[in-house]
Amino acid sequence: MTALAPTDDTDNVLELKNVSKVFGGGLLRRNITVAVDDVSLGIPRENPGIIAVAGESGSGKTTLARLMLGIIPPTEGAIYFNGHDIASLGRSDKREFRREVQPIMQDPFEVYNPFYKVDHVMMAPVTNFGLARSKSEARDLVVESLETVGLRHQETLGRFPHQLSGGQRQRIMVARALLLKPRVIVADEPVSMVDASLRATILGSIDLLNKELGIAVIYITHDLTTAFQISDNIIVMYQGSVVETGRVEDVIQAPQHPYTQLLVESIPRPDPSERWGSDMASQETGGASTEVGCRFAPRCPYAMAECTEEMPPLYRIGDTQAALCYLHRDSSLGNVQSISDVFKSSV
Ligand SMILES: Nc1ncnc2c1ncn2[C@@H]1O[C@H](COP(=O)(O)OP(=O)(O)OP(=O)(O)O)[C@@H](O)[C@H]1O
Repeated sequence: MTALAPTDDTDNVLELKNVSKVFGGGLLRRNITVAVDDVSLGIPRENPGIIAVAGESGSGKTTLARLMLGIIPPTEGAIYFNGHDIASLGRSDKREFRREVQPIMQDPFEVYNPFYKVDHVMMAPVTNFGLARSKSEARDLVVESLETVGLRHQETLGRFPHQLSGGQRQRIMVARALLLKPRVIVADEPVSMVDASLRATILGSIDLLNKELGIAVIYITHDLTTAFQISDNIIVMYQGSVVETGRVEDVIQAPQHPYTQLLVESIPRPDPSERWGSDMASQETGGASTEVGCRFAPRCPYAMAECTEEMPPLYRIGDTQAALCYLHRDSSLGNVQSISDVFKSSV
């Protein structure tokens, strides 16, 4: 049993408790950005499903991803893997955590030396983590994981990154993550660099990791259409706050926060008679966010006096949805403490 075996007091593989990340400040406390504001979330070990994190540029999605991956520490709150606070892990446990929680990044090959062949990119984790006892066992492992994501080793091994298509490169990253058999994958905009025809294949590979192998997937995107396609639950962020959360069908088909409504309205529709919305960023109506109260208030068509005075709580709306908005103040269902309280089970 490893030191990171689950503790008795939790069913979550990854848990965030009141996590905030603040950038800037310094002695003069100027130019402070609250990139992630008080997020609590539990991802269950059993049937973890796929969780989408959506929001426009600057909403805090990548910061949340980096916190979950242990790349940056929270300013407040704590993050637990199998019940262990990742801030207090020793060197070898931290290494184990890094193996268990794997990233799939936007432009993966940017981080690799272009003179390394695919073989090197795939073999490095096998060697670093001692996953095979011989060279032939290592090669078998690599070939198997390439095939799992629909890549033929004859067409990928022996090549340089630039000799592959964007879609192939991205799938190599999925295969690489798969080699390590992680418990959690954090995929940050994994399909933003590829064209529509490849998007489905890559999302299919990610879906497979979740459904066949039980790996928890955090799918970070600015695109609600793909979020709807592959995720079970969704978190919508706006300027660091989680403004709406819940079962993806509920949140996208009946959005309850004015910001989510704006996002949903901006999804392009295949009906030529309907005016196409543009992307989310162009929907911005400007206006600085308030330092206290709801960050969306300056843009909100329903803003009331209290919206700029105090941040609303996450009001529960039904079993599988919650919104951070005073419009739902009369909800008799109360507030949710952890975002995942309104997640639907993925089974
Ligand atoms: N290292 C940093 N130092 C200072 N500010 C930062 C840093 N990283 C992020 N920020 C700020 O935190 C906020 C959230 O950034 P983040 O990258 O998490 O957003 P995002 O939703 O992932 O955006 P995008 O979709 O453009 O990647 C932004 O205002 C950003 O400028």
